[in-house]
Amino acid sequence: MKLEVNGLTVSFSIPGATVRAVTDASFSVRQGECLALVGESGCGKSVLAHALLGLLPGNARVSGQAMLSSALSPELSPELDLLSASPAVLASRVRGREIGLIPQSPATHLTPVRTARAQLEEALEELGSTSSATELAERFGLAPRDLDRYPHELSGGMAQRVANAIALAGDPGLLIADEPTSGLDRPLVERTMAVLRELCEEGRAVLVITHDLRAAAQVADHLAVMYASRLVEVGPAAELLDRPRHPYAAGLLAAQPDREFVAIQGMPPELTALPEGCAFAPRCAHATGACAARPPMSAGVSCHHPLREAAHAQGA
Ligand SMILES: Nc1ncnc2c1ncn2[C@@H]1O[C@H](COP(=O)(O)OP(=O)(O)OP(=O)(O)O)[C@@H](O)[C@H]1O
Ligand code: NI
Repeated sequence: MKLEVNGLTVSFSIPGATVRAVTDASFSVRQGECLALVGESGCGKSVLAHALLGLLPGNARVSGQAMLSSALSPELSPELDLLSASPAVLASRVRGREIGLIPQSPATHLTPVRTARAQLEEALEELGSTSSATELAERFGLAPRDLDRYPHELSGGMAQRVANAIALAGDPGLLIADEPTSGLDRPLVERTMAVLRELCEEGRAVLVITHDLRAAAQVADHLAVMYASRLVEVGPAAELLDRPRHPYAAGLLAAQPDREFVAIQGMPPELTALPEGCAFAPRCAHATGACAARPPMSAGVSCHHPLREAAHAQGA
């Protein structure tokens, strides 16, 4: 399984304006690997994930390529461009089977009138899975008796774990987890990240979207840092967490409670009015005149004055 995304761009038409939610995003995630996508609220992370699954509303315009290839069963699943695949192919072959999605705010995706178990069992049956609901739920630390609750009887954290289990029902080769630990306390965050790591080790590819850099550090091989619709730095997780090169990546790290805990000053730009040049320049202590022009992505960083040189050439 490998997903290779090139130039993914998504905009939404709204009355009187265009929202540029994702601009020219390129990255890849391979089997046995976890990529964490991080960035402030509203920068385009969920839209990026939804674009890959064909889940965007009608006012969205999508361009670029997202090639999915399944190394395990190439005969069943030759290379497929997710962005040009038909809605029918995405529904019947991709969602749930090739790619599992753990949606953000999972409680809103559960049907109110049926128990968590009924919904998980339905997913298992629909996808022809032999796993048991109890087994899947237990993997994420959900007690079997909690599966018999109705959605309104589930805490946010329980609903999160039900959604995590449902995403795995079809044993997908790629799992996209959009904030899979929201509402969970630290031990459950760690457990969830450990499960995601196991899923990688078992040979799946995992794309995890998170605000929680500490959680990302636990699971990710690679990190992609997104700012105002663009990826601004992509690289090996350990390196990026230790020595960020983009000033925004450095600021995001410094804002973590277990680090300096100093927020980045200012606000990100509106996605309806993105500047021509570097979108981070107005908040950047290092900005120069050069930042009025958009910095190209080079060796994993898109900045005219990265904080340090790349330790490795990209692709190494
Ligand atoms: N259907 C839509 N029409 C117009 N704008 C949209 C639509 N869907 C999303 N957006 C906008 O796209 C931008 C990116 O949203 P997205 O949900 O991807 O952010 P995010 O990075 O996932 O943030 P969070 O961390 O808060 O989940 C936001 O400004 C949002 O308002
Ligand atoms: Ni989101």
